[in-house]
Amino acid sequence: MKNAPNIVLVGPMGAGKTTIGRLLSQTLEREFFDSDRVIEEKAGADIPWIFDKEGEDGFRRRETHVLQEMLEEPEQRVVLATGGGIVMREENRALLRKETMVVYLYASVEQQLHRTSKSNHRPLLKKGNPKETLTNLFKIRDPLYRDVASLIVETDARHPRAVANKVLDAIKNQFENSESPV
Ligand SMILES: Nc1ncnc2c1ncn2[C@@H]1O[C@H](COP(=O)(O)OP(=O)(O)OP(=O)(O)O)[C@@H](O)[C@H]1O
Ligand SMILES: O=C(O)C1=C[C@@H](O)[C@@H](O)[C@H](O)C1
Ligand SMILES: [Mg+2]
Repeated sequence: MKNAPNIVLVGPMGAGKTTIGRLLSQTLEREFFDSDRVIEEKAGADIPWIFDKEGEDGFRRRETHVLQEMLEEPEQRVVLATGGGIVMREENRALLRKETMVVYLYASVEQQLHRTSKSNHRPLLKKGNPKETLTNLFKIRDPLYRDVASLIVETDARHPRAVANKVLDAIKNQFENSESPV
């Protein structure tokens, strides 16, 4: 599976991108990055602070910059978990379509709500009714996730390890024939 390209996880808040990304990186022995964390490290501030001071637009500019850096000239192939809104910009979607295996981790709004209810570091869920917000975001974003995805994996009734195994099976099927013999 060494020949597999960069593996990028997309999907809504609470789909499990960070959780599954970590599991994949261990099995594939690749470095794992989470674009949200990379943005925070570069900014020296957390996401709520960036939203507060620079607005969502400022955050999106930072997000595009990080995605370009990670995918355009990677020193090595990586596993990258992205933020839920990565598909909102066409330039990001164009980057994701290039030589990247994009996995859409699908979760229903009910599951998104359940899994995001334990923490309050997501600025978009701090205002208004979280269920309405997640429903509205899902309507806009689900077609965009599908547009960039090479693989869609249902996560609702699956343990994280089982989700990771689905992704690994697909990578194996797609890329094992291009491996050089050991
Ligand atoms: N398949 C799963 N089954 C049950 N719980 C899960 C599953 N995947 C993730 N979780 C749990 O849901 C929560 C959110 O997961 P995680 O942070 O990985 O999501 P995310 O997609 O990275 O969200 P965000 O876009 O906000 O960064 C965590 O508590 C995690 O343990
Ligand atoms: O869905 C979104 O737009 C976001 C999801 C998070 O991962 C962060 O990227 C940020 O909170 C915005
Ligand atoms: Mg995450």
